[in-house]
Amino acid sequence: MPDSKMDETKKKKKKTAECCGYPISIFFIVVNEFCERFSYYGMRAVLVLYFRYFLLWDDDLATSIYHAFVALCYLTPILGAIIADSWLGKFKTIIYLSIVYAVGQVVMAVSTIHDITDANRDGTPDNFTLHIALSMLGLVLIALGTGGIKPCVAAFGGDQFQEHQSRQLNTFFSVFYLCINAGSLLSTLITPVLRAQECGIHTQQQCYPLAFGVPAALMVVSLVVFIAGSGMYTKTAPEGNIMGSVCKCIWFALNNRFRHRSDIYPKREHWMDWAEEKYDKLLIAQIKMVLKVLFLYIPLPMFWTLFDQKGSRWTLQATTMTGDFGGFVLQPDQMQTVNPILILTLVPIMDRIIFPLIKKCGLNFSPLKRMTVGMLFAATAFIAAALVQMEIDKTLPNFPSSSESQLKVVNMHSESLIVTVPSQEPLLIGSFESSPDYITFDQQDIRLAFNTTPEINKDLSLIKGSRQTLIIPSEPAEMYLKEDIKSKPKEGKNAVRFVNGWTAYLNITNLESSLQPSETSNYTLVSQGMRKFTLTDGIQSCEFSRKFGFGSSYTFLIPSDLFSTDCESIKEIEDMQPNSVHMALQIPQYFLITTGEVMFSVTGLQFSYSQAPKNMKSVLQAGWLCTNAVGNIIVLIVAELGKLPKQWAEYVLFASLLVAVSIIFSIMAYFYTYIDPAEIEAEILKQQETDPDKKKKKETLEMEEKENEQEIKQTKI
Ligand SMILES: C[C@H](N)C(=O)N[C@@H](CC(=O)O)C(=O)O
Repeated sequence: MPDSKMDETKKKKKKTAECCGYPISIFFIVVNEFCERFSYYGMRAVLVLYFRYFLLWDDDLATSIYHAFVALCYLTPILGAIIADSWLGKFKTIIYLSIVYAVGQVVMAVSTIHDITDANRDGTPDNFTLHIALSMLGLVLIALGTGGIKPCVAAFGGDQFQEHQSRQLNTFFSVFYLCINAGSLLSTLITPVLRAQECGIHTQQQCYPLAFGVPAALMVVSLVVFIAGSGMYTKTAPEGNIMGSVCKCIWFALNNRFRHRSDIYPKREHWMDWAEEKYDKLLIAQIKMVLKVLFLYIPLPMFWTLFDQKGSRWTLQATTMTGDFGGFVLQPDQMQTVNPILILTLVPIMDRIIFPLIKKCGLNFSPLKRMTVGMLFAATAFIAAALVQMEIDKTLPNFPSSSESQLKVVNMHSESLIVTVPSQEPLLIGSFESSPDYITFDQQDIRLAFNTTPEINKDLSLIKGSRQTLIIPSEPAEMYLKEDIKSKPKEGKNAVRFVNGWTAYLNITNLESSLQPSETSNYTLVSQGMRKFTLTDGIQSCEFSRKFGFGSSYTFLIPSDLFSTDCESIKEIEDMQPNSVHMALQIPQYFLITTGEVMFSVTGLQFSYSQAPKNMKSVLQAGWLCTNAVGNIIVLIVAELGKLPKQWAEYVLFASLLVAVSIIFSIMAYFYTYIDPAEIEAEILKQQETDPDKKKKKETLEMEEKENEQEIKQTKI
């Protein structure tokens, strides 16, 4: 840093106001972070549902775009760091990119207003292209904004501390992490509730504009709070095109090394030392520090690969469990809030009790050791998830394999029937009853015989890998096949359908269209709890209520005496049992992964700041965040490649991979020497005062800096 700029920074540092040993300015930074994370996680909480139910994308597309968006949010920090360190400085970068971010959130919120294109007022948008284009534009701006400011905010917070405040600096990173999680917790609880409201100008629909609008408003608040603290911040000036100088220096070192590859040239301690002919020792030393840390980051994405599956695989796992906690009911996607809740309790416990205790025992629990232990905790969390999965598997129905077919027979005829099925004992099925369970066949073409008069022989061609029901109506000769669901209903909901044994058409609550006599409806999904259905034929009506658990499937048989029994004669056939393994069993895996997160992520954040030279703090924060992006990309690839046949085996595979990676990381960490970048920089500057070559190299560097500044000016023009 040129001396004049350094003096400027020092002057500003002296003026910093303090409260309880902390710079007051960090208050604005942590509140800003809280609002920003509320905005980010709130929007993320409803994003997949918006893709799925507003844009009507299928599950695969919705999840792929979701993970691609998250990956982009963790790739853009590099851009933000380059802009901050080389051009605008952290303060201005945070302000400008926050504006981009807030605009993105507003565009996203606007894209969710169905009324803007709903000319025929049927409650669905008429021009999906416009909504998709707006939402994609919004998401790109959000990714640019959230990712761009992410490495700058943490590093900017760190910059507010002076040398004598190193203890407070460490606490700051923990408090910073607490704010992230407080924001995440509140928004993950609130935005789904906002979405569930109904709103609209012409028709009332799920209120996505409110669910995306509130995060947008929070982002504006975040920006205002940050600007409000403006007069109190320590603002370090940008260093010129530092990334340009770094790249040129590395390129020169590689080239120079290659040109001097012959044995006649004496070896140098480090390959970067081959840049010494042209570049300043300080710059070379700073690049060495950064490269050493970046090298150490190589194995880290594996941690995030496991961590990020909380939102996907673990939520899917929760949909096959029951969330009835007696006093309250937890929905599968709400299980994720356990993570920020645990963070809010575990960070203070670790900081105030566990780490000091370990220190008191004389153990050196260095940052890299903590990170390794954090990885092992995450691996154990996946073993816990595998054990839970094995319990769930025991309760899951026996779904057909890809070569099998399954069949159930429902008798709506007024008399009992004897059905002869290939390689089975004949089945006696009472009137308004079904065969006890699905019968599994290895072949698809089967012949059934019925003891009706005259006897009926029916040739069926079943679908491979499917579950079907053969419905025998009051006129058995008109029997037909209906396809059933062959996996647990989505989101822990319950799938229900009706077979109409009444003599006229029926309208039933929740069904898309009226049900003709002898017809079987398609499935409709209903949530857990007490659900009421009204059945009417236009003249008479009756109501039928039932309490549902999670993940069940029923076929309701409507008899011919429906209205005379006030709906009480409706008979239910349980096609799939409700989930019976409790979601509380997921708490140990959440506890383990969150303990891992505290040890790995909070420490990694501090480590990235402390080991970075002063002019590359944001760059190293961005490198750290990049490990998260790569982790998300791995999740995307794994999801695309498909799963192992058994989910528990996939969990064990991931756990084993992380154990292997943490062993590699611990070996790398063993050879890492912790440094104090400021001390090294001061030492080199001192040495350079006495170095005869110094003047020449300084001149070269200054010339390059001027060239770079010239380039920047030209780019601005
Ligand atoms: C909500 C998570 N527990 C969390 O703290 N996330 C951090 C780290 C990360 O995922 O990048 C954050 O959102 O900054």
